[in-house]
Amino acid sequence: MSSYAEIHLRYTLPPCLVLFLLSYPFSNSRHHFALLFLLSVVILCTAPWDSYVIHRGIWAYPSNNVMATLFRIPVEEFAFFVIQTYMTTSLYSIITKPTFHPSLLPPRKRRGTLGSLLLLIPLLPCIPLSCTTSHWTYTALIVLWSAPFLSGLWYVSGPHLLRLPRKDVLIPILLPAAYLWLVDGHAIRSGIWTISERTKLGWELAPGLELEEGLFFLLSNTLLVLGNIALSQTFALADVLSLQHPHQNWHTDSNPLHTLPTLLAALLLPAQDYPSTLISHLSDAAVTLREKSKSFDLAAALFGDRCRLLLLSYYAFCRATDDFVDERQGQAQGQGGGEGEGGVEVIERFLGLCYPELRFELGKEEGEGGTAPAGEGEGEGEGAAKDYMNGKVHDKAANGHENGNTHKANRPTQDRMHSEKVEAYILTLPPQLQPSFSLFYLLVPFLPPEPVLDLVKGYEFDLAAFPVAGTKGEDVGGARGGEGAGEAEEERKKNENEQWNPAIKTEQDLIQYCQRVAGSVGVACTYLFAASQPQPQPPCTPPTQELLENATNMGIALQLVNIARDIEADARMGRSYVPSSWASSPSSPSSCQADPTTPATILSHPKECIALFRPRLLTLAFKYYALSAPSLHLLPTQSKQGARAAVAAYMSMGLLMRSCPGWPVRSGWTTAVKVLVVLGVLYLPLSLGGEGMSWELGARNWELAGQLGSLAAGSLGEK
Ligand SMILES: CC(C)=CCC/C(C)=C/C=C/C(C)=C/C=C/C(C)=C/C=C/C=C(C)/C=C/C=C(C)/C=C/C1=C(C)CCCC1(C)C
Repeated sequence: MSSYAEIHLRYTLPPCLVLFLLSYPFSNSRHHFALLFLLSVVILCTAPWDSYVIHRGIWAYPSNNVMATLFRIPVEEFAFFVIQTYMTTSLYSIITKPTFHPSLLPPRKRRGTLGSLLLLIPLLPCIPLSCTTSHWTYTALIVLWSAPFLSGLWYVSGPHLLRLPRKDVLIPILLPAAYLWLVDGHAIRSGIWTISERTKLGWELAPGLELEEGLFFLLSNTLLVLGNIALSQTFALADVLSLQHPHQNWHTDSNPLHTLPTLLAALLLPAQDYPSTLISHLSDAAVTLREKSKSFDLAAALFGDRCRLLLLSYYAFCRATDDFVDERQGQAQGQGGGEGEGGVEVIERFLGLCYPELRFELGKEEGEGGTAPAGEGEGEGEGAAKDYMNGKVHDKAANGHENGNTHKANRPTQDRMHSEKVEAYILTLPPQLQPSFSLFYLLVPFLPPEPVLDLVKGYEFDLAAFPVAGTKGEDVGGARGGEGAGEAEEERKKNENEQWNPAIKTEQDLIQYCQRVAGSVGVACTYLFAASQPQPQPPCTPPTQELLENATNMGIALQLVNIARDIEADARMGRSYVPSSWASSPSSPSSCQADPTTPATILSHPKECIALFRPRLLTLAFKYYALSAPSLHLLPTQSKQGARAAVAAYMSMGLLMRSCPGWPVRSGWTTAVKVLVVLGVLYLPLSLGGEGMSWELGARNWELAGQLGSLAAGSLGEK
């Protein structure tokens, strides 16, 4: 006969070890907090009950099988509490890693009142049953123990739970429960513990598995998962609150002793203070990210929770502004003038409001360009908005206290009046901009204006360089518009070719463009990484110059991959980012009589042009990647893995293109590659320790991945 301790050694500890290894690369202080918190609750809630159940003789253990007891409870049983809590909590953290709780919070403060009342009903028959000794006693005691906790947890977390992906709830409940059923059945058959005949129903779910035991492990595991969900939900709420009120100290990562009261405060937040609007903006942003960028959506899971929140907000801003600028240009071209103000001006005005110190700079630039300056302009159109802008300028002229030291991150607190103004201004903007602009405004304390202005310059460049791009909408419509369009289309393309006036003439032009639209995003991300370090409040330590430079290079590398991927798609929108100086390359194929860098030629000879330029663009991309990859290790812990994963998922596309002539391959397949790459970043290099080592390994992995890619693409028969 084996002992109770052997059950642990043989059956319960090995899965814990596996879960430990799987969750190790991303376990953080929150996971440790959840574990410690739940362990304390589990022991406090279960030990008295267990002791009482043993006292009533409902279950028993041969005393020679256990090492020691405490309050009649074997120490191995205490170990069991710890083990089950560890197993379920770490499985929960692995399964729910991709889930972003802040965007799934209930939109309004809601409690699961009905559910929690229903969960109390089973208590009515069970209270009397538990006092007497019958076949129902054990069942009744289990219900009596679990129902109040279940009810309370449902009250707190039911509405949030219902918004989570099913698998996040079911897998961590059912998988450990099923495993423990097997272990329990085995232990009972081996006589390690016994369930008294007098107080059990005697119904076996499976040979050796008593109904009561099955019920117990199911319910205890459900409690653990509900407890974990309640914690995730409360942490997420605190994160959202700390974004909304950076000076109210909602931070939960700095000091564990501070975490408990902060979570309690978030849980008890009055309904009118609940950040409903922010949550709905975040949900929108999360949906957009999922739809628009697989690479970043996958990698997002590896960032610390707070970092993920900041990055998602910035992503939403970049996405919305990019789309908006295109859309406005389309309107302006389509309707001869459109709605007056161009997309870029709308964004610049808003930035002028976010960063008052920019007002004069922007005004000057716009004045030169002939458009009404954001500041002192005469009140034509958008009256309310202009008033706010003007008001702010006068304020500033009056006290001027915000001058100086403004081009750093960590700007001073935005006072409430200012943020009310900005919120009111945002409401005057086109509705598709409002959510992401509100999110952006919350980032202003952490983000200097330069990278954002660079981004806007990139948009401006696109507009100036590709005026025909405004036909984007028409293009799609025209293509769908039926056969008659064919000839007109040809004609248009010819015109286009003649009109083509390359804005990107040299490689340097290309790099400058990439620096503006993507390098600047890298820089902005670096500031947001710095802002997501655990610390009570802004200001935070700004990133080093070296980091900023390499962030720029990384952005350039990723954008070059983008451009290499989209050569044909861009041409369809009348755009080409291939430097015109590349046209005279000696390897120009004879079929490309015309300038192969123009959209028209790319469209008429896509294969040749892609074969000509894609490798060259990718070589350039990998050059910039190699330059900046080593400094990924300089990033703060909260963001290192996420940044590495995002970059790797993106660059893996570059490798695939380099090695599969059949690109584009099916999107399901590229997603699978990205998932593998992200998993590789998470699990492979870390296991080797030494950072230099892991990068060498990384480089070899790239080659391997590329070869695997070409093999697989070949076997899929996609040319
Ligand atoms: C932090 C703040 C302010 C807010 C945050 C949000 C919030 C409110 C969170 C609240 C979380 C709560 C309240 C979580 C509660 C979780 C519980 C009660 C888990 C019980 C698990 C019980 C467990 C694992 C029991 C295990 C028992 C075992 C293994 C017993 C096994 C057994 C053996 C071996 C022999 C046969 C008998 C028996 C079945 C008893």
